[in-house]
Amino acid sequence: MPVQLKCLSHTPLRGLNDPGAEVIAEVDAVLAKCRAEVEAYDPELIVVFAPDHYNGLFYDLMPPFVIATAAESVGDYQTKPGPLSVPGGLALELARHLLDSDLDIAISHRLQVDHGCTQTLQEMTGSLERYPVIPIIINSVAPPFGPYRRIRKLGQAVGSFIARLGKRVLILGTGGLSHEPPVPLLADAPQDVADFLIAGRNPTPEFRAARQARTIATGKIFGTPQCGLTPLNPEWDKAFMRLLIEGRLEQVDAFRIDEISKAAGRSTHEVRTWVAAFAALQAVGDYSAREDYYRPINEWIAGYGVVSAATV
Ligand SMILES: O=C(O)CCc1cccc(O)c1O
Ligand SMILES: [Fe+2]
Repeated sequence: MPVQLKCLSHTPLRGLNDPGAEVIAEVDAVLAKCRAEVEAYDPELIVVFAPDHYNGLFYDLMPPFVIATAAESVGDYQTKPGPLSVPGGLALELARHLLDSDLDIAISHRLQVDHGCTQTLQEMTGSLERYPVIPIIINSVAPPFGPYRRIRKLGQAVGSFIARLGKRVLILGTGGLSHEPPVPLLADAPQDVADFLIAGRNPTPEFRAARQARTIATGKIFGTPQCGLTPLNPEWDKAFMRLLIEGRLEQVDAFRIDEISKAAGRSTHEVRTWVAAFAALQAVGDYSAREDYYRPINEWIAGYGVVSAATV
């Protein structure tokens, strides 16, 4: 039973602060093709590795990894609100398998997920409930982060579980590539910002709108001298995609968190979801992979990439 994988950037600015029409058309076409491939594959299960952006997870209790037995979309930006179709019993079995594999994963029986999970799920399946899906959140936005070798181990353990299922499983990774949107840091934050980062769950609609307006405003100047955030880094992105496509996953063990933040932007660590996804696929079996698309898109604050793979 071949297992399939898709890893792609997400960006809530898609549709809110768009680049030119040709670029939109290119991305629409790539996503439509991926969506059709998923439809044809008809997965019996999706495992999605995703980050969170202070919508479901906060510093009052910030886990490195979480697996959800039930999840609900907060509906931030233009994503749909409401429940995901999480097979709770199977998710719990996977959690047990991970614990048995020496991985201390947190479990949520009621997880709130944001665009970091739902945008890609919607783009690849058309909805939040089309297929059974197990969300695994990897902390990629709220430092400190564990090393990349740990992410590879998590992925490998998820992959050994998937291999045993013998089902049509689609593995998704969502986020990256190089980018630095205006996400606040707890270190040196003023008290009101710190309060949000520590316990900002279920914000008022006004608070959420102000936050999203800030992201859109940054999108309008991102990549210009007016913007102090780390610019996109296409060279870093291309080297990273090549590493995954060529199956050189052990090389991520040498990744240095601070170096990546500096070279490619603080939110580049969302590629942790890609590392976990590819490590899971590789644990199922040898794979072949292809680059579907890459373009640095300042309007979206994203080194925007799409990669597909499947076991051979
Ligand atoms: O709202 C936020 O906290 C960040 C939004 C955001 C913007 C650009 C690229 C992303 O990957 C992303 O997540
Ligand atoms: Fe993100």
